Amino acid sequence: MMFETISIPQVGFTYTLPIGLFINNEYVASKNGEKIDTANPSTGEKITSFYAASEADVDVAVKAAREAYENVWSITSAEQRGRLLYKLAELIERDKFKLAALETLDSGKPYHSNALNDLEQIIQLTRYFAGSADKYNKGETIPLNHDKYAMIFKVPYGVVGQVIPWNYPLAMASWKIQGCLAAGNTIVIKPAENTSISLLYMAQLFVEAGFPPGVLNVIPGHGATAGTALASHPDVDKIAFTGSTQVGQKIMELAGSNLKAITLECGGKSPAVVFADSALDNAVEWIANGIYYNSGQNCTANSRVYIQETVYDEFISKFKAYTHKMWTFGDKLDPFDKKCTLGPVISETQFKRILSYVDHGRDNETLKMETVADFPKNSNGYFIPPIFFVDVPQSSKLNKEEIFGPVAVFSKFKDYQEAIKLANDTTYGLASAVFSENVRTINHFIRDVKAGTVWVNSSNDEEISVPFGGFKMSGIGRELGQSGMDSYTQLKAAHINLSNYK
Ligand SMILES: NC(=O)C1=CN([C@@H]2O[C@H](COP(=O)(O)OP(=O)(O)OC[C@H]3O[C@@H](n4cnc5c(N)ncnc54)[C@H](O)[C@@H]3O)[C@@H](O)[C@H]2O)C=CC1
Ligand code: BAL
Repeated sequence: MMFETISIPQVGFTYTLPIGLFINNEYVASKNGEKIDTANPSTGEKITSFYAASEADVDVAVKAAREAYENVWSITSAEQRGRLLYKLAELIERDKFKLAALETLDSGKPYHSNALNDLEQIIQLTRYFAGSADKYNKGETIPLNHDKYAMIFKVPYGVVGQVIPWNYPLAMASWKIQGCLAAGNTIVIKPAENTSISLLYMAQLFVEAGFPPGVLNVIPGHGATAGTALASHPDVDKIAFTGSTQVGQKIMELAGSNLKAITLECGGKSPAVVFADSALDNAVEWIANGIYYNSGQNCTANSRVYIQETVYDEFISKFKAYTHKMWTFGDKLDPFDKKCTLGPVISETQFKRILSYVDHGRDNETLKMETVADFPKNSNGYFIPPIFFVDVPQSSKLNKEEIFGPVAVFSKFKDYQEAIKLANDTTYGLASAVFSENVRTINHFIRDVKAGTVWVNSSNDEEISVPFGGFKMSGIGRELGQSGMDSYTQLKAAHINLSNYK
């Protein structure tokens, strides 16, 4: 059976949910019959199980993508690729509530305040890349002399492998799939083990929109088997990954086997720096949202917050009051509850991992910890209240490692020189935020901070038309915007000689 019936009573939806690998526009069982269970993070209860791709299944999916590329997609016009993406955007919009609800069930993200936002972003970016398909600048001509010129083409790679994480299951898939298809590639994508069902469900919309078989293939599976097989496959031309820096490093090694092109979007320890002249209420709101939204499971979460010493106490007291008002499990411990803004974290593994940082900070480093709510009693869900640590020394593990949970870390600084030194004191370089009303301070910070994104008087405020990606160990390459097309094209140069055979 390739479909199961599941219901979400909170929103009144019933689904005929595909549980097979999506290859050549059909759902199929894995060759060895292995399945993965997926659970509801707010209760710990099993939702369903779906087939897990083996190495042999990855091979079948790559062959499907190769045939689709060579025989169909590479001769499909950019305008037609755009039309299909526009149709897809319509279908996603039609089904956005059902898709968002599935995302909430499987990942725990609050339906009203998170999952529906993700869907709005996905619809917007699908239209963006639909439009880009035929508007993207696909080349240039360089006159060399009277008789010679060169034509530079931006051509697709061919077959692209993609490996995505669980914090934004459909959004991370869409950040990768839509631009890649618009640029003319075919895809084999592996979702994360604990959040595969929403993408399997959305794959049906690609069929309905008219995408030919093999253009998009979705192969859920384990990282160590399916992920490794995809990243090392000799017929995959490019691999794009979002997830931990450790796995990013492995993917880079595996990709070396046939010198695949790579895009890596890895971890972060993104600083937010608050100067005394900033609009403090504004800073408090952006920073609390920047660490507690999606329960802190954001690669760009501002988990290090540096505050100028003269406003440090005031900032913390405002932060505490705002967090108390805004960030709540709601009354029912259910992310479908309208009042719920802080859902459970994704899994028991992540729950324990986050708590190990909290325990370490409080017990081993004897740091001062505060929270605005208790851990819920009588729940098997993975709920963690908003937590923050104050007066944290720069040497603390909490200031060095990615926690990936609702845990903020506050430290103070004296002046600009100290602030920028602290902000850059990290192996990561994904994002940063600065709060100030002084144009020179802002200008210096933009120039000096070593990060792929700088938010000025805001934080975690993504725009799909703006390139996104990291410096240092946060990654390689960019997604979104026209960079989201560049990442999926390579340059070909043709030297044209029109001289009289001299
Ligand atoms: N940058 C980001 O957005 C994310 C960062 N993380 C970080 O990673 C930490 C651990 O989370 P994990 O779920 O373990 O992340 P992960 O990096 O292991 O998982 C991300 C994806 O990589 C795949 N994967 C794992 N091992 C692989 C391998 N050897 N070859 C190919 N693919 C492989 C997984 O199946 C999943 O699809 C988190 O606490 C967080 O710090 C996790 C998810 C997203
Ligand atoms: N906010 C989407 C990027 C990420 O956190 O993985």
